[in-house]
Amino acid sequence: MEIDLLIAVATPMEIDPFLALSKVVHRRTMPGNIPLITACINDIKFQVIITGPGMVNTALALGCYLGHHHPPLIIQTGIAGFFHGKGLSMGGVGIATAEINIHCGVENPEQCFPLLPLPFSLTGTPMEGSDGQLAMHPGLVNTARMHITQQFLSGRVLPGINPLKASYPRKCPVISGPFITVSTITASKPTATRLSRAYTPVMESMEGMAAAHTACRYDVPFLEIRCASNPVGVRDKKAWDIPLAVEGIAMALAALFDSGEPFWTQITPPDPI
Ligand SMILES: O=C(O)c1cccc(C(=O)CC[C@H]2O[C@@H](n3cnc4c(=O)[nH]cnc43)[C@H](O)[C@@H]2O)c1
Repeated sequence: MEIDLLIAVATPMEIDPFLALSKVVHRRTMPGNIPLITACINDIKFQVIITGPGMVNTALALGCYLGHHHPPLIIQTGIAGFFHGKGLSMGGVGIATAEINIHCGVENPEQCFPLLPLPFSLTGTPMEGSDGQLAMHPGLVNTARMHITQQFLSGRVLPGINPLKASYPRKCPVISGPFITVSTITASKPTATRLSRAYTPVMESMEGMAAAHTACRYDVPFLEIRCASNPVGVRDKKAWDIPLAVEGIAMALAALFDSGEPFWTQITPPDPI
């Protein structure tokens, strides 16, 4: 079956509310014990790959998949920590304009972050800057943000199966900006402040850069769209709201596919430099 896009997510609970809005047609497990779900919402046909958490699991799962398939788009989604002062709040939607692996580089004896750049390219693609950051396609990012924002502002009833007839959240922020990827979740105010100064990120996750890196090696258009489950900083589980964030992921994806048209097929890829 030809699909319109692949959705990559670390754990099932992050995508279950969106699958509840969709029609699931098939579930199987790929070699490596990687779940793959085939589903549709409106006229959009998609697959969901459950990669497992972290960069290694993500690159492994997407590498296995992309060895056999070439989807028109990959969306990496899930919950994430948000940085204060960038317009996001709990439950808000972030879209990555750049992907940064904060652990990859050469130690700077003067300061922890940012690391000094490596003297070679890791991806060998024009998306990668001299600082190792991967730039996302601005046309894709802006169109996705516009689609989600417009649907949210409309406050209309969500599409799909939606037995509760839930509506889009009118006041939910949708913000684009750089995303950082970490192997160690930030759990102190000084580290959050240092990261914020070094990269001006809007969100922190554990998978984004690995998914973006793999997508760009296979020349597949890529978007990372996440929903804020917690502020980045002191680890206070009382300040986390995972159910709010996974509902937000479902609403953002439903808003993106509401028109029934895969808008990403209309956007030309950037010219190689
Ligand atoms: O400690 C717990 O009880 C607990 C329960 C559920 C989830 C967690 C996580 O640590 C989730 C990590 C997971 O979600 C993404 N994520 C969410 N917030 C952040 C963050 O502030 N910094 C980095 N990653 C975050 C991440 O992509 C992982 O997949 C703990």
